[in-house]
Amino acid sequence: MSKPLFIALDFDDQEKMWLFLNQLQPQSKLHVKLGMEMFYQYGPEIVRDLSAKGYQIFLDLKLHDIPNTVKRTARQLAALGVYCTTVHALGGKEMIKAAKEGLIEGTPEGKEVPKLLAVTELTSISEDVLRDEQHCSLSLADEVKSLAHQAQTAGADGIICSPLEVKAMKNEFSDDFMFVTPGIRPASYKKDDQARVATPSQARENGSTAIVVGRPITQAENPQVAYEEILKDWTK
Ligand SMILES: O=c1ccn([C@@H]2O[C@H](COP(=O)(O)O)[C@@H](O)[C@H]2O)c(=O)[nH]1
Repeated sequence: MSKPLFIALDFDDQEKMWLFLNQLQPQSKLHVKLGMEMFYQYGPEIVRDLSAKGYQIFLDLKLHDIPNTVKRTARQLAALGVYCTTVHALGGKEMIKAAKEGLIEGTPEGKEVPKLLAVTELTSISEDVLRDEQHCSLSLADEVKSLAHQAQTAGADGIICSPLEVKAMKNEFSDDFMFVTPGIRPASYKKDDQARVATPSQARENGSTAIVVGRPITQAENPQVAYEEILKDWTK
């Protein structure tokens, strides 16, 4: 899969989500990210419905629990046939390893095992919050790098971080390790609750494997135009 742009489908009901999707005219298969807001409301059925319509799905549930619980949950998620899914890297290496095992065990024969991505530090976390609330003595860049190495050792296929951290650590990882980056904001767009943001072209230059974009597309006056502009800036 070459350099995907995942649109975050953060809607409060599925009518709004389908209305949004049906008005878009992508030139190729659309990549979408489904998060907790929709999954907790509609469950696996919404994943199956999107899948049946041909969307490539990133199921972003950010699992964070004891290894046994995460493994058993990952087994269930694998059966849904999504492209990738997430855990929190702060859950520890044993938990990440358990998630990977669960995904492998739960994937139906002949199907591809979903990619496992570990969320390092949420893109809404700033350097100040990391220090004052999480009481972490590392810089954000070093903390993200440390969590990325732990995730890789534990068997994750990639991480979630901000595009701002990718450049400094990319050469320490194998070429197929994925750096999936939310916190994407076109230059003229507000940050909202994101603390560490970059434009699509900055993400590309820094080496992101994929970007995740929500509000700058879903809340745009003309989502098709916003999608095309962001895609152009990401892939040019
Ligand atoms: O560190 C993270 C991890 C996940 N996200 C998710 O990405 C989208 C971003 O949406 P925007 O509207 O473009 O801000 C959203 O679904 C988050 O849950 C993240 O932002 N940061």
